[in-house]
Amino acid sequence: MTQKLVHVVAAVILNEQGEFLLSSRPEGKAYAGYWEFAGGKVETGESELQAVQRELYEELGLRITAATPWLTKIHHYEHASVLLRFFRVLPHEWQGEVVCRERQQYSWQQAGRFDVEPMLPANGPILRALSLPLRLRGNAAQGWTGVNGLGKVSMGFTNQDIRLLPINTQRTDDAGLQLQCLQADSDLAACNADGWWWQPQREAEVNELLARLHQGCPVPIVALLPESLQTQAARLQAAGVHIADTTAESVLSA
Ligand SMILES: Nc1nc2c([nH]c(=O)n2[C@H]2C[C@H](O)[C@@H](COP(=O)(O)OP(=O)(O)OP(=O)(O)O)O2)c(=O)[nH]1
Repeated sequence: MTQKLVHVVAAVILNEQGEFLLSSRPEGKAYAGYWEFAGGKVETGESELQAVQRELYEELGLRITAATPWLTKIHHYEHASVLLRFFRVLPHEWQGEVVCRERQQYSWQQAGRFDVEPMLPANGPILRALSLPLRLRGNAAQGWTGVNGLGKVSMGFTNQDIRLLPINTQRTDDAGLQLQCLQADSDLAACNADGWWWQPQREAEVNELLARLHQGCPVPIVALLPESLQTQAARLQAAGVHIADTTAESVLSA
């Protein structure tokens, strides 16, 4: 039997320093005192963006002008099964001073250096994903570098770290979502613990990925863009895809 999923949105609010905002769950809610990204259930007749805007105003007094869908996760709690849609909100996409309207606490956190706990159980992979720079440079032999909230970081992935993506799995959990998202080009997709790596060859594949991202993906997608597709970088980044600029041989060629 398919369990009904509660549709939830949550906002990853970023500031100019590259930090993101966490708040604690107020008394009276399941997992009271646990830390989360502000958000809540999408109400009937509301779009996801409207739900993000309403929740952020209700909970923290912030006005959201735009938000980009990023990762999607399914999590089964004892109180409910939730479909969590995380949105990235860039520094110029929100206004206001944080006000804790539900007597919760808030904290600006750096990717890779968290000092609040406990965290809602579904959020671990999301926090790890925040450490992955939006733009990576390098190649399979020398590894990858990029900038995140902690400054310049070196990822050091080699061909051995990156596994090819399995296909044809009929699953409705997170792995199922990932596969659904990338099935069409699965021979070109690869993965490691930090995200799905994907190597488009043609613009049509970029379009396909963008269409599939609407269905949601629970880990970041890193697109390895060949020279001929560099013009697609901005579109992909606007959709929350991380971009890796290859400077030498392909990561997937070994
Ligand atoms: N807001 C939020 N909810 C999360 C996150 N991670 C996570 O697993 N959840 C779960 C916890 C809850 O089961 C569900 C959100 O429901 P909620 O009860 O907070 O929603 P709400 O604010 O609309 O609450 P209410 O009006 O029904 O009291 O999603 C997160 O980062 N942010």
